[in-house]
Amino acid sequence: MTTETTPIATAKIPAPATPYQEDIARYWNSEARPVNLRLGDVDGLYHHHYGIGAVDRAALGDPAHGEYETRLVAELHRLESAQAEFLLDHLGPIRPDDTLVDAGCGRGGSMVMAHRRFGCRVEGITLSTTQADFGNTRARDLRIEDRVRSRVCNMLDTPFDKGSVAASWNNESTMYVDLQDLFAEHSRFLRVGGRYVTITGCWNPRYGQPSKWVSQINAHFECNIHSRREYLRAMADNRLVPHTIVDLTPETLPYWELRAESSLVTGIEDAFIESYRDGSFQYILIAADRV
Ligand SMILES: C[S@@+](CC[C@H](N)C(=O)[O-])C[C@H]1O[C@@H](n2cnc3c(N)ncnc32)[C@H](O)[C@@H]1O
Ligand SMILES: CC(C)=CCC/C(C)=C/COP(=O)(O)OP(=O)(O)O
Ligand SMILES: [Mg+2]
Repeated sequence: MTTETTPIATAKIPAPATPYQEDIARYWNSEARPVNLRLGDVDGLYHHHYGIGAVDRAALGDPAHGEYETRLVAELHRLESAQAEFLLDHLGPIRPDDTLVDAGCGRGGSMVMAHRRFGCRVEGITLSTTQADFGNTRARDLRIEDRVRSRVCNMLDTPFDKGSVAASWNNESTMYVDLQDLFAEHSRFLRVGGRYVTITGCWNPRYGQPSKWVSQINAHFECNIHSRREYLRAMADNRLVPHTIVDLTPETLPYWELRAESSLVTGIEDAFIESYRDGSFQYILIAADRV
């Protein structure tokens, strides 16, 4: 039941700010990997992030069973949705009249989940017209288009008014931008006392420098993974004070080990598994207060 991406009349689409952003817009405009679409088809929540939590081997049953592959897809999707729920758990109290911002919103799965949980307005931004159209079509199908909206916009230069947003997040989208610029922008539109949350992969300063696995992940996705140290420094410089930091590395390994066994492999699984195991790469959540 993959949603048709009927273009919704968009007023004026701003040009990407740099040639790099043009490349990233092109990348996501043409992305249609089965590992993302087949998982999204399970319940209509389309994610571009990874999963956390233990694999339910009982739910998977016997690998020889004809339904095993379908169950495996559903299990990977369950773990990805659990990741988004965990992020939303850290936004703090949100009221129905609040506005949330999903910076780098992909196809909008997390936005729908946030609206369902809090009843609030959710504004998503992506460089990709295909993704924004997809998210808006899903919102219209769900009859929540007046509360959940995606648009094409640079997350470093958004239209949101100063102090107008109750909480914001980046779910696996910080590796495409300079962190000082990114946190300056979140800090501008967040209200004082608001909350910022990110789930991201970062290289571990304890390892020394980005490992060959981290370089492979960067090349695969055309991104630039930052170090854990860089996150904390850029937050401190931009009035974002960490409230909670969780190392999700042990929680995400089961997802990758299961995905590596599936027919939906994309070729990047070993780089994640090896770098999480050798300690050069970490999967973390940081929740910060805007002070
Ligand atoms: C890996 S996807 C994550 C999508 C979504 N957060 C999720 O969890 O499903 C990365 C997203 O970041 C967006 N992105 C990258 N650079 C951006 C920028 N400068 N401004 C806005 N969006 C950006 C891409 O368009 C894409 O939607
Ligand atoms: C943790 C890190 C470093 C993430 C990089 C950003 C990224 C591409 C996330 C997943 O997107 P996706 O769901 O489209 O990827 P895939 O097709 O591999 O599932
Ligand atoms: Mg994916």
